[in-house]
Amino acid sequence: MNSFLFSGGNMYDLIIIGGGPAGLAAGIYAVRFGLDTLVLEKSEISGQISMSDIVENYPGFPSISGLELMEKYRTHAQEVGVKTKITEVLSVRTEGAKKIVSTDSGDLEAKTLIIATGANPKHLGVPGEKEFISKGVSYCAICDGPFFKNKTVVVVGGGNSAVTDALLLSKVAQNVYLIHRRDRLKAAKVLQDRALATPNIEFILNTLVQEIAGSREGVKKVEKVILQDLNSKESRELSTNGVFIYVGIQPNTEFVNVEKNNEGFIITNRWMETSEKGIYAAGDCRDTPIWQLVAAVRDGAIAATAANEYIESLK
Ligand SMILES: Cc1cc2nc3c(=O)[nH]c(=O)nc-3n(C[C@H](O)[C@H](O)[C@H](O)COP(=O)(O)OP(=O)(O)OC[C@H]3O[C@@H](n4cnc5c(N)ncnc54)[C@H](O)[C@@H]3O)c2cc1C
Repeated sequence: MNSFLFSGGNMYDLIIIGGGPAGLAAGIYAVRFGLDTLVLEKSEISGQISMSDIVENYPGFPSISGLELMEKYRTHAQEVGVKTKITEVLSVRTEGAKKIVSTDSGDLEAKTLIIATGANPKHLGVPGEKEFISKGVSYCAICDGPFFKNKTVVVVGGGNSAVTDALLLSKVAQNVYLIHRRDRLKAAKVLQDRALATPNIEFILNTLVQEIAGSREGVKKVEKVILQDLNSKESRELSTNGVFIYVGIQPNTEFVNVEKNNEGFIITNRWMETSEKGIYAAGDCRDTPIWQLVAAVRDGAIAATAANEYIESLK
């Protein structure tokens, strides 16, 4: 288990909930401010980037696997003295000047909190999807689009994210198929018009993706999707190298009662302050325009700086 140096007992200066890039960046900054800091993580200190085979857009690392990058974050945090504990946070509340964090292994206290619990893309839930994640299945065109240069990709979904990323992919891939189960898209008209006017984007509407399939021998990779026409009920195969899925994204924020947007992302100001004094949010769990590593670590650094200022103001 990836837990290092947990002391327990006293009230911490800062508890960070979530041990991904945002949480660890916040931890590194906080310890350097001299704050007694604990990171709580429900599964493994690493965050979702560990699922990625290869990252090519993180400055300083032209090409690195997600696992290797997280190992570097983890070692760095450990070396500067960030404490961690593997436990799931169930709720948080304010009692006077204290923040109480209830976990599946008991209550902990801190002067201030940073929520860095990330968000997870919703899955289509079809056979082959999980098996081919990072082997052709992706939820992020900014991250993985360049791997599909001159190839064929399928984009699943009908909202703004699906159409925006279909447009992005159309600049790299040879063919982009935009597949949606309804007869019209939900995306803004301006985006739809742009996609319609793009010669290498083809719309396939009223259609379900039933399965993602590919080679399992040697190098595992996506080769096709099985589609069902919802009018005729007939199924057919479509050859593709990639499947980009945009059926929603779910932030891990249910346990905290602060102001959120309609989709549950935490609203902050530029200092990462939430609507509750002394509680900050950083990374993918907050209302942010991009879900990326560089954005998450930036947020973490700002949140730790603001948390330090808050603690100073209590003295
Ligand atoms: C397959 C894949 C490929 C990607 N590729 C790239 C890329 O190439 N470039 C790029 O910039 N970005 C990429 N991303 C996006 C990047 O991983 C995220 O933007 C980044 O991880 C966000 O960091 P975070 O710390 O905000 O959240 P996360 O990494 O999601 O970390 C949040 C952590 O909080 C923990 N947690 C959640 N709820 C609780 C709770 N109640 N109690 C305790 N712990 C909790 C989770 O277990 C998790 O470890 C990719 C993502 C995926 C899935």
